[in-house]
Amino acid sequence: MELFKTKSINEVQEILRSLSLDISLGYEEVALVEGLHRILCNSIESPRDIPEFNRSTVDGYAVKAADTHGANESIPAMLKNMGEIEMGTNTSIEINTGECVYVPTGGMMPEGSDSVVMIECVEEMDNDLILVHQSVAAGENTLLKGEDMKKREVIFDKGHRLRPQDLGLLAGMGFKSVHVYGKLKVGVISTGDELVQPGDELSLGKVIDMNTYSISAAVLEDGGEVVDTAIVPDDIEILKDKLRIMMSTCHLVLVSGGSSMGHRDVTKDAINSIGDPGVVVHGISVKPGKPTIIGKVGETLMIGLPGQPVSALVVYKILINIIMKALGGSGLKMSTTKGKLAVNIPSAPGREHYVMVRIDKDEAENVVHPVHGKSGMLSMMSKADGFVKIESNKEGLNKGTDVTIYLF
Ligand SMILES: Nc1nc2c(c(=O)[nH]1)N[C@H]1C(S)=C(S)[C@@H](COP(=O)(O)OP(=O)(O)OC[C@H]3O[C@@H](n4cnc5c(N)ncnc54)[C@H](O)[C@@H]3O)O[C@H]1N2
Ligand code: MOO
Repeated sequence: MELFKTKSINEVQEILRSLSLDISLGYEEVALVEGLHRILCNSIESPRDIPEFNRSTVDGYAVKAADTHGANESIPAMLKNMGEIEMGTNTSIEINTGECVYVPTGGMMPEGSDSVVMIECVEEMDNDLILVHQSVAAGENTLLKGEDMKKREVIFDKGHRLRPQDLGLLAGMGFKSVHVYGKLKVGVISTGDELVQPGDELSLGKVIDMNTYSISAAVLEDGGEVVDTAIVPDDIEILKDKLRIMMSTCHLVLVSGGSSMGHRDVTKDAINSIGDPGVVVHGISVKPGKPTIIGKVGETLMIGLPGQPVSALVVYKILINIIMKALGGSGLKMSTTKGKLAVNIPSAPGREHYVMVRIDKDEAENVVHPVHGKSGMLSMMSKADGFVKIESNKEGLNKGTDVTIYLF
């Protein structure tokens, strides 16, 4: 009897790292917005101070803070108005003790000033005099030269995955393009005699393909490119042909279904028969997802995801992070949040267990409820906000435990 020789996640990490050594994503230069979700292939330092000049963060009067000390509603400080700073222009105005200058939000602070009093805290008199009704501290209501970014400061390390805020910051530094790794090119195959496409005639016994859609969308979300998709019957020859075709254009082929031990589960044999090294792992110690296959043919990684739609997507999320790290990125960290378990969650030791959860917001904290269901019920993931990991040596988690929720 053939049994899965399951590998732990740590072992899988090592194996994927060594399998990925000779896989190169290449490099390319892309326009800034095209850089969204892409991975930097070099570190980036700021070519300039940001901001490049001291700026006001409010509409008001630039002053010397010391001139306002002790000022209040009943005893205002009296300052001489020396004029107005125009937005977007360099100013030559300089203030001395007892003087102030009007400055708009974002405008350049005049030489000699160190803070700004908000317009609503002053009274503008007719004769160029300003009564200041509130004291300010040095630096108050200002953004000083280099306070956001210092010239030559390393802002992003090689391997960083670019987010909208990063692209805005790069634009602010004057960059029009970025150098990134090439996209991970992925082929997505769903196997099963029972599968039909959405919209096709559905006779009893047939099932509509979900995995092509959930997995392809996840690849796009992670910044990869879905080069090809296919539904393939449980036929080893047809699957081998499709794998060979995808090998020529893809760094990674994800095959869902046919990963188990059934008579028509042919993914492992198909991968093994088209080239070396073939399948290296069959079975990982996770729940759901035990029958996962990891292999490689030529320079293409081949992953056999379990067919159950929840298992396929959970295993994808776990493995893609490891694969991206192995290929030079910093990994695709899932967003997390903290919460307290509302009930006990049992678990069988021996496998890392991913439990779908929903978060209820209490006044004080996140209250975390498991979403019950089976790995063939994808609605379980749609109803969930994320999953909680239970380590393989634990028999479960007790009600009240503080947990990390991996959001999706
Ligand atoms: N004797 C054993 N049987 C099974 C074991 C085992 O250890 N011993 N493991 C079970 C576990 S756990 C899983 S997970 C599944 C994995 O099965 P396969 O990867 O071989 O997948 P299939 O048998 O092809 O399909 C399973 C299930 O999922 C549905 N499916 C498949 N592809 C899709 C798709 N693209 N869209 C929607 N639904 C899909 C399929 O119709 C089946 O219902 O094996 C257990 N069995
Ligand atoms: O492990 Mo299967 O992937 O539970 O349903």
